[in-house]
Amino acid sequence: MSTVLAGNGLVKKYGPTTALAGVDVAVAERESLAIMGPSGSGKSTLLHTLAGIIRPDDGQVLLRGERIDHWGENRLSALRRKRFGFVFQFGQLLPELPAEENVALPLMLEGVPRRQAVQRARRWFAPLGLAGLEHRRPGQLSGGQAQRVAIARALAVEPDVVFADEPTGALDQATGEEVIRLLTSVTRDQGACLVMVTHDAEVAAHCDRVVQVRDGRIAGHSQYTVA
Ligand SMILES: Nc1ncnc2c1ncn2[C@@H]1O[C@H](COP(=O)(O)OP(=O)(O)OP(=O)(O)O)[C@@H](O)[C@H]1O
Repeated sequence: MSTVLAGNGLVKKYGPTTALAGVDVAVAERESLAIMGPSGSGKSTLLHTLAGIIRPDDGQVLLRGERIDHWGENRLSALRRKRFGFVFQFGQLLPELPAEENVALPLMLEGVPRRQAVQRARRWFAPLGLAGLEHRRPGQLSGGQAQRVAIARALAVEPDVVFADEPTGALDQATGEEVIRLLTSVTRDQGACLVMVTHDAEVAAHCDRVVQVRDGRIAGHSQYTVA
């Protein structure tokens, strides 16, 4: 399996706090990776560093073998828009737009004309169990439906990597289970890999691999390093 995204020797400090103390992690084609660990251990810092949102103080981030951590901000933000998808815990849908336009938005930002973008967006509704909800606004959706629209939006650009930070954190257990099942399967079917932070072991168990972060380091034995 070829490596899509790798972090090698990642270090990130905030003043006296070492959030990442030399992390090696990699995700392969179609693989899903869960990042777990106690509060403050560095999970979000790791996710954001891999996603090109936080710049590491040391170490490298490689996307398909190409180093991206030293790219300029404009180039990084274009990369995030085109090749990465993001699913967060809350509040990522625009309340005034129908679901299909929320999903179409990243495509429109890339210059796809509105009609075409909405047509492409609609393709994600059936696989995510959202058929018939295309015209609803976020306020007219349940929490689980809204989160599935957010997944559709993350996938709309057909990214290489989907990053998810506590994607089921605001959902009850049954709804969260359904959302994580769809997130992992639809992401894999699309050919993308998934990097997810979660504190919920049952959610993490849906991923191919789990790494434990402790004090800014990978603890445990399920990690591997790719040069
Ligand atoms: N912007 C920042 N400025 C200063 N310190 C920060 C900043 N962001 C994170 N930290 C610190 O870095 C460490 C790692 O934080 P991080 O948010 O990555 O942990 P986490 O494992 O995601 O925690 P949680 O599960 O509570 O979200 C913590 O000690 C945190 O206080």
